[in-house]
Amino acid sequence: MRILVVNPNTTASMTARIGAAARAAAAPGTEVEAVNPAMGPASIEGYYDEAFAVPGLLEEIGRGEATGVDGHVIACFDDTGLEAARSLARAPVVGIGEAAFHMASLIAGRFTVVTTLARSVPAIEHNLMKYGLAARCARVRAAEVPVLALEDAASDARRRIAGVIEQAKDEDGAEAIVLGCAGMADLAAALSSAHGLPVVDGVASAVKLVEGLAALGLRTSKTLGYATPRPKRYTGLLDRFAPR
Ligand SMILES: O=C(O)C[C@H]1NC(=O)NC1=O
Repeated sequence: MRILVVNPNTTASMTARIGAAARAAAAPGTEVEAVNPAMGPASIEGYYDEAFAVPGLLEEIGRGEATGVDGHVIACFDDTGLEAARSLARAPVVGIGEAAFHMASLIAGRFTVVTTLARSVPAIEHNLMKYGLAARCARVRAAEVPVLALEDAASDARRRIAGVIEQAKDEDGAEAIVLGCAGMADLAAALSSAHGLPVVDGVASAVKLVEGLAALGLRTSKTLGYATPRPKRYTGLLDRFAPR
């Protein structure tokens, strides 16, 4: 089985860490290819970055489809471009946010999401409502850690995340923690051990869900919302993205 993991931002070191986390979760027979677009934002922190990450993301999804991958993971916690990617793909496409929310819901009554910056919180709250899982989320908290600080071993990111986890336990009644950034993927096991509750990483969750979907032969439905885009002209810089 081959799974494409796309980091929609353009920071290669983050893509490498995401790929390592994905491979650590993958089953022995699963090959993981981790990529990021050549164009777009270095990190995604809010709606504006998210918008400009989508074209590059979709280009990578299209390449994966052309090589016949068995499934795709969108490795950005906002689930950047998820619906558009599903419209382009026939293989299943799973976002790490949606995956983590579902996995946390299977092991805990209520969970708290710990993400990077406060500006990223509303998009995550919107996704929880869109997915019908808002009732299971006690709160979405920000550790006030820029995404790329997670790439800097000298930053206080880990300490900040740990402090917010303790707040979530004390104040939210959180029975599990969901890590709200792909760049936190390699922290899940250590944080779970240090804080004494399940800590869910979306990268690993999405890999296992794609493996399951592919094993069951479940592919993206093309009947309505995710129907293949109708051929039409796109003008200017976006010409190459026009549905043919
Ligand atoms: O929204 C966030 O802060 C997290 C999100 N941004 C990013 O570049 N990769 C992510 O997982």
